[in-house]
Amino acid sequence: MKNPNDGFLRGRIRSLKFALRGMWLLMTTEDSIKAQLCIAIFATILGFYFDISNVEWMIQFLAIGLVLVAEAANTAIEEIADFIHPEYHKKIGLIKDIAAGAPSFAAFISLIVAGFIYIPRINLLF
Ligand SMILES: Nc1ncnc2c1ncn2[C@@H]1O[C@H](COP(=O)(O)OP(=O)(O)OP(=O)(O)O)[C@@H](O)[C@H]1O
Repeated sequence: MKNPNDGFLRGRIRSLKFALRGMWLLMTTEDSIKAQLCIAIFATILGFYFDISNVEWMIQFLAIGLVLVAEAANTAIEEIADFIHPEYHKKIGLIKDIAAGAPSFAAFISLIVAGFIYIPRINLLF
């Protein structure tokens, strides 16, 4: 929450602290984020192994970022849904299913990106 006594810079630094805390919470408590981070580390190792180009690194990191952002948004929506209606409700189920669609889209697109980058290189190995 905004503190009215904070100036611009102090307010930005306070927000950054909360945002970093959010990232830390996601990385340490959310299994889906942990799994995506493991995949991101694996993709980074693959990138070094196959010596991908600068543009490919940029696209790969954008794809990783897209998945992490979508997972984080999905987690936030799930938390809100559980908070406002912890009991079973058809609408909550629908909201959660739709929210889960976001990381699924991102993961699907990232798989296509990975295919473009690595399939030609893996083919060269055989
Ligand atoms: N309160 C609820 N009412 C109705 N359906 C629910 C409810 N909670 C969960 N569901 C259904 O169960 C599915 C999984 O919900 P859950 O909150 O366990 O998400 P998850 O994706 O399994 O969690 P995580 O991201 O932590 O792995 C939802 O997509 C929804 O279809």
